[in-house]
Amino acid sequence: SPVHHTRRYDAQSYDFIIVGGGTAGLALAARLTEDGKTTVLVLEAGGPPDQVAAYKAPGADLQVLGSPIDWAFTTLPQESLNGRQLVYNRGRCLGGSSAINGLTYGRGSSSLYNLWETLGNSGWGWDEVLPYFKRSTTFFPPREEVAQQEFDASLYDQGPVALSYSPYVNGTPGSIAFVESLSAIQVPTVQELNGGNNVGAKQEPLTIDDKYRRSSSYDSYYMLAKDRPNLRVLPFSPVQQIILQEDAGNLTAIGVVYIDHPGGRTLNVTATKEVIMSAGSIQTPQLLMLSGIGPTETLNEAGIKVYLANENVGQNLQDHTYFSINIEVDPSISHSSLYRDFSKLQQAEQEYWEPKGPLRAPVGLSYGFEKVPADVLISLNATTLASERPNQAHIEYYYETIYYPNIPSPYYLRHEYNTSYVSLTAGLVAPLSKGSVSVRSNSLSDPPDIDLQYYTHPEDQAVAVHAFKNLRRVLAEFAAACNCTVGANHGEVNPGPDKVRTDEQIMEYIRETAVTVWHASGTCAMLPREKGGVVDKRLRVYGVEGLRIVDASVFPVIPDQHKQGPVYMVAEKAADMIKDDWRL
Ligand SMILES: Cc1cc2nc3c(=O)[nH]c(=O)nc-3n(C[C@H](O)[C@H](O)[C@H](O)COP(=O)(O)OP(=O)(O)OC[C@H]3O[C@@H](n4cnc5c(N)ncnc54)[C@H](O)[C@@H]3O)c2cc1C
Repeated sequence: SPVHHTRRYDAQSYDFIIVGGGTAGLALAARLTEDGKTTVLVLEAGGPPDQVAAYKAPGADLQVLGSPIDWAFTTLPQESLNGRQLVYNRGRCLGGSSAINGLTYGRGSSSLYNLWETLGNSGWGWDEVLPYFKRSTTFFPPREEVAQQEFDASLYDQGPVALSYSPYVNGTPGSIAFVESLSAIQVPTVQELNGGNNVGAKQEPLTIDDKYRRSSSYDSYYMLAKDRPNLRVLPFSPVQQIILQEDAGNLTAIGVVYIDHPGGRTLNVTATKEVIMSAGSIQTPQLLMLSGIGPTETLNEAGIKVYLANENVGQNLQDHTYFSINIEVDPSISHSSLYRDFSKLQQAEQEYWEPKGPLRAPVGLSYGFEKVPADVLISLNATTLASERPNQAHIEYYYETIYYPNIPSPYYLRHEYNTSYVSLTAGLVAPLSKGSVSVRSNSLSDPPDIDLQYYTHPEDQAVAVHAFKNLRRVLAEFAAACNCTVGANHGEVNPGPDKVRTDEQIMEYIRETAVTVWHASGTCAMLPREKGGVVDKRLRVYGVEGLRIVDASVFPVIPDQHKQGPVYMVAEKAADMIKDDWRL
């Protein structure tokens, strides 16, 4: 594996230690070591992602879940989901969640970032973050076998992360029909979603290179930087805690404790400038708490010495959640057969890598973002709405080429082995419900408590019911446009056209079947401390010198888009701020 070719830099201390070699961690490490001088150590709990070969194949994205490169956490039982516990997947490898995600690339509404700015974060408005979105990405125009798709070349630069369109997407009549059918709910087809207007429908770009293979932060930023003598990346090296030094009332992060590989020894390593947490929205707050930074009561109960009380650590968990209706379709437009028998991948890999083969595309294909009419936002709490709702999308509709989610539920009665399905899906992308992440003991070996609290805010329920009704409108249009559904009632097999008609029934169906989009954000929010903050606008942890957070946990409000784009943007901007602060 390329990891083992990394040149050894055997210093006992480094300028910067980055905890977590995931999406943000590797991007930041690559930028900080560009000068050839600044020394950076990245400690990553997992190994290289290519220990699971299928991670490179976009169409195998769901197969990677539950493999050794996935933490596969389980949430606490969720009352708002009728007591269900969800599997909460997270990348456990170099590349982190960018190595196991659904590859969709988006940025979100300009108004969302302008809201970040108004919440106390000058420098984070759309005009200031757009250059960092550009700097992280290169767009490969679709090749000739791909139907022409519009994109605005000025929105992408020569950045490490590769973006393109999948040929399978463009060759799939179902995907095209889906985008067109969203006009039935007044979501118009648009040419570009990444320029600040995030309302409309199109086939979104994917993080794939010009050979249609996954471009994670491992494949992009890490591959650029791996041979630099001033970068050291240690896989299989979980960090246990941050070492904090107390001196005359001041607290400084001076290093970390980690378990080395393959020795299994507990070692200390020190940072002369900063420790930077990039362990993601679930594990960054977990590690802060294990190190004594967090809510006093939680730390006391877990038997952890309180170095710095901050009730906001682990709070403000915002996430996207979705639900689907399942449609029986002609096998030619579905991934069902591939997912039924994944051994086909080994038997006929060549066939699946054909230009139009299904392994070239993830199961989530095209997307539409709706800003819901004002009367749906029932204004239960005018103050919350005024401050938290920018002019942005509320619902994302997407099209999946399988029966999904495939979870035990009284509603999911029919999933026949030899039948082909697609799913029409709606997700909430501007949720008001908030959950939390916490620790249950003082040990890293106990997984964190993840409490999602989906749909607990009444307005999220109203938006969800509206979205479900729209899915059926879209289905009618879709069935007419693609001429691919099988059987009566536009092919709807779940929940079934005669069931789930009233608002109460719809909400119950959602409670039984909704799952996560894995977009956990905001658990160490960039906000003024008295407004729920853990880091300031330069991502420095309040009350501790030499400690920054650079990952999705700093988002003060979750973007109305998929999350890897905003994470790369944060990492790029953080790199500039850190270089600036240290005059590097
Ligand atoms: C299944 C799935 C599908 C998704 N689909 C999409 C999609 O289609 N499009 C999109 O834009 N976004 C998607 N996302 C979300 C997106 O990938 C994540 O939000 C983003 O990658 C998070 O980046 P991060 O840097 O905050 O954390 P991560 O990339 O998760 O990185 C955290 C890293 O820290 C490491 N770590 C954790 N604890 C420790 C420790 N104690 N010591 C050392 N290392 C540690 C982890 O192993 C990991 O490598 C998806 C996520 C998942 C899980």
